[in-house]
Amino acid sequence: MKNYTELSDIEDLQQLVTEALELKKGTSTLEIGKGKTLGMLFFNPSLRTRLSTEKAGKLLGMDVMVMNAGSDSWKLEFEDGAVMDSDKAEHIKEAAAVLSQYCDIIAVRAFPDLKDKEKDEAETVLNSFKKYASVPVVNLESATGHPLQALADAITISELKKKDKPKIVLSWAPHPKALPQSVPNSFAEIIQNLDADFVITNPEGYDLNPEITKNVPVIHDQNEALKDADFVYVKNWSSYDNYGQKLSEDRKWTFSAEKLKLTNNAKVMHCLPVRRNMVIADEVLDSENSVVIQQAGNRTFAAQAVLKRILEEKVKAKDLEGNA
Ligand SMILES: NCCC[C@H](NC(=O)CCC(=O)O)C(=O)O
Ligand SMILES: NC(=O)OP(=O)(O)O
Repeated sequence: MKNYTELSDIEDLQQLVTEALELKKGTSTLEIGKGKTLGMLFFNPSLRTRLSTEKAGKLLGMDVMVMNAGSDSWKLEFEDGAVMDSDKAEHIKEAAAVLSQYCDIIAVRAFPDLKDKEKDEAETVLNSFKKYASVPVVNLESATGHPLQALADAITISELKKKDKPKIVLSWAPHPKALPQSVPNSFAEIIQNLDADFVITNPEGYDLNPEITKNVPVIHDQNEALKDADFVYVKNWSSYDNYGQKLSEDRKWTFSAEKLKLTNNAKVMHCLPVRRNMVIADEVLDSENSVVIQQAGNRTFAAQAVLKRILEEKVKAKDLEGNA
């Protein structure tokens, strides 16, 4: 693995999940990251991604540096050829090249603006780091995807599933703000690579990008979709068609104990942070069915497995260089 910016960077999902579960047993990996530095840049807030990825780096023996790029460093210009007379003091060309001298892996969180679909889909921040950095780049949630979250989700399902082909439902839920499609996009993508009976349910106007959901059935009747579900992944997202808009705050979609009764005693998942009694009701989050804490715990092992792969790839490339 050279970079981990999208799920397609994983060549063998099953093997990576197995490896993450091995790492969860506490298998020592302190040697591989020794003398290597992970640099993490956050253009947006984070609790889990920041701390679980830092922990993962340290479990591999790495040094870890974190910066809130949105507030602590110079504002970055990403436009090629820009006359830099605005509030942006530094170009990504210098910033990425300089950081590449300090870090062996650069990880970046940069949410979408949700104003201009084309601009968000171009993944300017992440792709500029990829273009101008000379070290591997890891996605800590970008404009269109959250691949570290999706890997943790796949690990969690693999730990909890009781049948080879569980029914998994991705269900939209109301939220007071317009949120990215990154988490549901990556979840939809990774589940299509697992053996599952997968359906998505959301109100009209909230269908995700069809290039991502492909042939996954989209059911606009939530109660029908939830029938016999073994896992329900609850998440809000803003409209893709009416790009970035919040079209509804319909509380009938809040995942409640009543909704849970429609399922096959489903395990309930959410990436967190979750707005209680808006997205998921207290009675569900506080029940045995909720696996959100275990899911967040698995973020460490997802990140550890990914960083380990990248470090191994670097060792392999260096060996090849040495033999040439
Ligand atoms: N990384 C996990 C989720 C991050 C983001 N949620 C949020 O911004 C929630 C903020 C709030 O509830 O105010 C999202 O949905 O992509
Ligand atoms: N799930 C997740 O990415 O959480 P944070 O936004 O807190 O990192």
